[in-house]
Amino acid sequence: MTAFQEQTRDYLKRHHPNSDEFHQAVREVYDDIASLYRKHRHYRDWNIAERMMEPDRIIRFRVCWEDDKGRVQVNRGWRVQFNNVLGAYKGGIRFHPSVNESVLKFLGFEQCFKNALTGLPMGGGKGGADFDPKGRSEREIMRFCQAYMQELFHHIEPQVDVPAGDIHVGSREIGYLYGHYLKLTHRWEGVLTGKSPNFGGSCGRTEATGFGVVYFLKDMLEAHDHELEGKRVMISGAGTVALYAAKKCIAEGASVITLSDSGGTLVFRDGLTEEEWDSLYRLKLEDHGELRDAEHGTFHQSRQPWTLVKGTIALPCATENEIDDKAMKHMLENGLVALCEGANMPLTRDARERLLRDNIPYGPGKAANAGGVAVSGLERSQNAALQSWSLNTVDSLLGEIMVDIHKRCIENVDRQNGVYPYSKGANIYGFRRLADAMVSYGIK
Ligand SMILES: NC(=O)C1=CN([C@@H]2O[C@H](COP(=O)(O)OP(=O)(O)OC[C@H]3O[C@@H](n4cnc5c(N)ncnc54)[C@H](O)[C@@H]3O)[C@@H](O)[C@H]2O)C=CC1
Ligand SMILES: O=C(O)CCC(=O)C(=O)O
Repeated sequence: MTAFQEQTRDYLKRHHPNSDEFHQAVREVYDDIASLYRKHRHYRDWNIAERMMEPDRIIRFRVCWEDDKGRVQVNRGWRVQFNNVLGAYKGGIRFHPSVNESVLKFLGFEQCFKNALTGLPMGGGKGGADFDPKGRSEREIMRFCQAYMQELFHHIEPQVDVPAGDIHVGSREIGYLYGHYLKLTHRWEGVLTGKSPNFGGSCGRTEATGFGVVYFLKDMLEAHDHELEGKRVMISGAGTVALYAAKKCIAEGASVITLSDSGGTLVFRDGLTEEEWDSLYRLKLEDHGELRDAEHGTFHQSRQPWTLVKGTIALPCATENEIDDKAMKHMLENGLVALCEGANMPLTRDARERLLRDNIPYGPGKAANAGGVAVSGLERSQNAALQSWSLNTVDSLLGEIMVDIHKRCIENVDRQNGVYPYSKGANIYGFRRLADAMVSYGIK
């Protein structure tokens, strides 16, 4: 272990105890930028390493709301405003019982690098609550969103912090959150993204993350003399990101052989069809149902895609650390050709190291899933200019942004054993942009 790695670990242990996910995300980046840091004395002189690990601020608040039985419920809400040197804080809101400060710090930290890679002026942040929407009625979810916004609205503004959705915060929840913001402030403005295009949202935002993953995947495959057409693709998750990644894979002539949710995995031996996709869209995104109730495919309770089927492309699109070393070993033995992350940090540290050792093209989330936040950036531009762009315009801009992100990931790194180290390239690119801005600003 180098002195820099030791210092990083020591700082994290002292200043961020009980934050495993955050340590994992920071160490992954800092391992990759260690030699860059050593070479650039001004980064050391300005103590960029420690400053970049520290969120600008963490806002934590009580969220009280009334359930359908008239009982008062209490949850914890947060907004982590991580770093705004490249623009207003930007990043989603997650509602899930597993949400805590470590998870939000890791997501906020990742978001800073991801947003830097888009080339748009956006800083990084993330928020959420430990609220479990499972089993809650629509009205309970509405009341929770209103209670969450009741506190959040003090901290957000179009040029300060612009949240969006993440797990269990889709267009329905953004509608409730935005509606309450309007009620509290009387200001119709671009303070949230992921809104319905009916009231200021961007066409194509819902599709953007999943579509962007596939645009990135196609470029990555092409750079390694592979193509997507005809490949068998394993996808985890069945939310916004997973479903739109699946839709684009089908359009590109690949076979999507799995989708999953927290209950298990749905397998399509001959590939998911467009009609089956439509019915899953209704089940998961409109009715907020469970895959076990799907009309098509074979459901395998409590199983993950990775050890259940044999595919050559993996697109984890559910949640962090969903692929462990054992699952990764299994996929590699089964002839994995490429992996792109729709989810944020879906590989455990061991699984990631094994994948990198095996020289398989690997698109890290901060690059591959950046299409969502990029279109959020386009939504902000539309709101600021009081314009609405067409789906074609937005989709072609998304395509261009993903091509640029792919280029940025490989411009500072050489192929190793024939494969581009995208993850290292993404970390170096993001670190440089953030660090150079921090140096320019002096001590802030
Ligand atoms: N929505 C967006 O624009 C972006 C989302 N992401 C990431 O993509 C991932 C998915 O997010 P969304 O699709 O927006 O959320 P979503 O709420 O629409 O869907 C999440 C899906 O993952 C499944 N899931 C959750 N925990 C699971 C588990 N332990 N095992 C298996 N499945 C599980 C859920 O059942 C659901 O189907 C998250 O990691 C999120 O941070 C990344 C970039 C942008
Ligand atoms: O659209 C956004 O602002 C944030 C999307 C997000 O949360 C993410 O990229 O992980």
